[in-house]
Amino acid sequence: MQTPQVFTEPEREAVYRAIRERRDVRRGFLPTPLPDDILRRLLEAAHSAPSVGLMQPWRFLVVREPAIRQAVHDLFLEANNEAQQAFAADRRDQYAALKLEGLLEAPQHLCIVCDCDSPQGHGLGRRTMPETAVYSTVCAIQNLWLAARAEGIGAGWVSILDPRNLRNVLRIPEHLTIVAYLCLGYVDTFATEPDLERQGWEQRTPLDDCLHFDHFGVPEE
Ligand SMILES: Cc1cc2c(cc1C)N(C[C@H](O)[C@H](O)[C@H](O)COP(=O)(O)O)c1[nH]c(=O)[nH]c(=O)c1N2
Repeated sequence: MQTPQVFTEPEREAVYRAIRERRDVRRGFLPTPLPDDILRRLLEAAHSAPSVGLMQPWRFLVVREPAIRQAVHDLFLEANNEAQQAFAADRRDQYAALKLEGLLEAPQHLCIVCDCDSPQGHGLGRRTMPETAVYSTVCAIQNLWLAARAEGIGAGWVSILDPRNLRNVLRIPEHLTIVAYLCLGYVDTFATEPDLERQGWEQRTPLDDCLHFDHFGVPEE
């Protein structure tokens, strides 16, 4: 089966719009749960991601139970407090003022894990770079993040969690690697710039500062 080579102009613009206007969302979640068919659409988008050797190593855990969301929020408070203490005095207060999760507001969470030892794909592409299983899982997360933006659903990645504690709360088997914990929920609006930029924590780097051609200019070894 093949599909037409070219996107129409509006289709192309819609793709770039989703990429441009995707945001990490930590606030403004509406309490409306995601309908099952919409959640399914997001998960199908994730499940369409590229993966090393067609391994599809991602596994999704949908968390809706308020008691579990609360327990994860408690883990966040603990990890965030430790993170705050680790900053030097001049950054500590600024860090404390940041909003870095919407765990209690978002009506559902999604934990994405990677089955790094899955035999699917027969190891193709992983012999020299076994970490590509996790990279594939991150591709799935990004697909979901973009699809969510197109659906008017905010997604916020929360990594300020101790993975050992998260494993206990969610009863994640040891052979699965925790990759991401996301808050998901409808929002009315999306900010035009990253929260961390608006709050003066960090600035986006111009593309040209990240762009190199042919080599990095360091002598060959
Ligand atoms: C792997 C990873 C982990 C995290 C994040 C992202 C990614 C990719 N981000 C979101 C991050 O702060 C955000 O993407 C950048 O600030 C850029 O903003 P936009 O995503 O463009 O809105 C994030 N945000 C947050 O508030 N708490 C967190 O724990 C994390 N953790």
